[in-house]
Amino acid sequence: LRLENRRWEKSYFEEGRDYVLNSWSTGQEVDLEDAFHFHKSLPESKRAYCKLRAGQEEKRIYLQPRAGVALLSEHIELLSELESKGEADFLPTTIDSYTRQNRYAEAARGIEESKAAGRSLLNGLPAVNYGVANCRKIIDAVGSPVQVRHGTPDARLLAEITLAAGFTDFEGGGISYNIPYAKDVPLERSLFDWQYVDRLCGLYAEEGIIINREMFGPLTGTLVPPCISHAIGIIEALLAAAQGVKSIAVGYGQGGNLYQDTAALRTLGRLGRDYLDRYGFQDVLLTTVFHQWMGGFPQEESRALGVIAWGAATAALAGVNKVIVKTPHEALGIPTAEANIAGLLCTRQLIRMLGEQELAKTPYLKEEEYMIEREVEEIISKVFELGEGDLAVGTVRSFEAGVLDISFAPSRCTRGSIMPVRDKDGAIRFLNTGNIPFSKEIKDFHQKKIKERADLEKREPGFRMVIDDIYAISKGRLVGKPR
Ligand SMILES: CCC[C@H]1O[C@@H](n2cnc3c(N)ncnc32)[C@H](O)[C@@H]1O
Repeated sequence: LRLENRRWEKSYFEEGRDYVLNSWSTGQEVDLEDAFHFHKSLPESKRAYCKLRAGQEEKRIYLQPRAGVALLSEHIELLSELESKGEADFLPTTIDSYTRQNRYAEAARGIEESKAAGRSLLNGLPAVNYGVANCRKIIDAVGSPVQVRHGTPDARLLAEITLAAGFTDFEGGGISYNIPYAKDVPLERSLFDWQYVDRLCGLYAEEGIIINREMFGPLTGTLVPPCISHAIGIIEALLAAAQGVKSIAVGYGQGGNLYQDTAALRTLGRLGRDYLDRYGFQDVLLTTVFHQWMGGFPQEESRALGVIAWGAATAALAGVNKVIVKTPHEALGIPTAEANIAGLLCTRQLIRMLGEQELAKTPYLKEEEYMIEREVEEIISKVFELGEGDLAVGTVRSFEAGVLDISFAPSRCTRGSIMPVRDKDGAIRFLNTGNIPFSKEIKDFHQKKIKERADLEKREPGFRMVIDDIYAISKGRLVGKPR
């Protein structure tokens, strides 16, 4: 397999398509001409790209939950409730874990067992097993755009089926849906398979049907430094734009410190736009997505709602195009419709109450923005250098060298040499920068910030501090202080 960051010829795309469509029986339902026809019948209110573009112009902050259950009728009922009672602006369809691993036979068994049990025994909708006609029922039943959310290293068939069914938004990427979600999938493989997905979106775009592609910024959801999330989101955005994608959303997972998260969201929008323009993609719509806290949650629902409210407040004060909302069942498991609605309405209340307020540009905020921009620039320039100009090749070599690195990930593709820890204000810093070739200025900044906390807590910075931070929020605080 020859990985190269160059738009696939349509003939090259067609070469691999039979294999993909034959990998499960429902693949035979996919007919692109019919798919284009169905998309053209959709009103603008059901097209993610149109709604995102309008929202960006009107400076709206959209809300979207996660949701997915095994049985189609229950899934449709759930999405309808999230739209009507939860006031969701965008609807999800979270795909189950078997489907994410291309294990469709087991997903099929999950459907049968769920029918027998009278409740969902899968952690999402097995969309590949249902196929195009069935999934179209979802799109016909609701009034908002529906997005596919999953964690699939090889999402080629899932994309073919759900896009043909009328989904107008597809999350994921060759890095962000491999490293946090798989152990042994080579990066070349997932980057290549996601070029297929992006080239398919490019074929839709050539018909005037613009599918939005959202990059999964939070990664492992465990103390991810903003520059890591940003660098990977921007790389996935550039690789997608190269295949003809015309609408891209880059995501970021809440860290918990208001100034750092605000700096992260504001630099994400600026850097994303700057890199897309620098590489000739001025015609690509870019929006930003904020994920409410992705780490461990408190068990009690009232405390969980406090975490959700903090994520909502941060989004409102920082400014972002869309918020992915958590639920008070986060520490328990798959949320009920009621819990999902509670998270949405709690978030909506904060967004509305803070609508007239914005965070002042303090020197602290400016410094956070400066550091993130410098860190991202230093990482991405090294990735291009290692790839001798080819971003896809550079990405693979950068993970091998540790220039790109993600801690706490299951994947063998990443070294896991970097180590994050919070500073005294709760901002996420690098305890260890691994093989990331940051300048001395950057490294010194992180060391200084961590030393301030170590002095305050009268203990050495180290792994004990990291563990304390990982459990802190579920124990009711942000910084994992020793007592
Ligand atoms: C990024 C994935 C982690 C988040 O995704 C939520 N999540 C996973 N699967 C479902 C589902 N089937 N319905 C509602 N939320 C779901 C988890 O709770 C967590 O917050």
